[in-house]
Amino acid sequence: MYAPGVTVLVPLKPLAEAKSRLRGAAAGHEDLVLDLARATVSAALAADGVARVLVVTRDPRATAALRDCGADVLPDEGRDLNDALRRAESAVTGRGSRVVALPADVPALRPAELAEALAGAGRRRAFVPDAAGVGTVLLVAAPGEPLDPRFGPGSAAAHERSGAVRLAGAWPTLRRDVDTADDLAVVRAWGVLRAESTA
Ligand SMILES: Nc1nc2c(ncn2[C@@H]2O[C@H](COP(=O)(O)OP(=O)(O)OP(=O)(O)O)[C@@H](O)[C@H]2O)c(=O)[nH]1
Ligand SMILES: C=C(OP(=O)(O)O)C(=O)O
Repeated sequence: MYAPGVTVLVPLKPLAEAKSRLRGAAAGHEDLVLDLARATVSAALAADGVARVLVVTRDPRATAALRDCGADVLPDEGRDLNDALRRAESAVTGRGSRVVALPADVPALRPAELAEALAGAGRRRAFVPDAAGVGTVLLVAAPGEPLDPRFGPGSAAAHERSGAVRLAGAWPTLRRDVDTADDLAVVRAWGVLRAESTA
């Protein structure tokens, strides 16, 4: 079992700005972004080994809705994604604590896959690439060590270059982040988000 007490940091841009590549894929863009985040947060909260989900956002509607899902919310004062994660990390870390970062766009996530990935990391700093092998869907800090996030274009390679261990599990629902209309079609075909904003 993964060490208890893991805090999952979930960064989320303001709903109107987030997921710009999905604009037009659903009638209500902000509703869609929020539904992706809700599903992601709910799955993370249900995973073994997760003590807390901390959403990092400055969006008031997302703050209220994700608190209702059971997440804590930290106001985002970062300059960019990695800066937001570093600030959140420094706000929560203390002796024995451990953080991981999960983007707010993995709505198909099965809690067991996240739990397996956390267990697979063991005590190492580790990451899980997205389905294409280019981006990153999970970054796990080593206990007591910095997360050192390198999210952005080509982040899988950047995380590997920075010494994080690439985790090799199949984890199809963890690896399926929703960046494009094609990704959205994949998760809808799996039965995710069907009755919500994507109709
Ligand atoms: N708090 C915070 N979250 C961010 C920031 N930039 C990106 N994110 C979130 O980080 C996650 C991964 O980012 P992307 O997959 O690139 O999502 P995005 O930037 O919303 O989408 P695109 O506009 O299509 O690139 C998403 O949950 C984003 O909302 C930021 O500056 N602050
Ligand atoms: C910011 C990232 O997200 P994506 O590549 O999915 O846009 C990343 O994977 O580092």
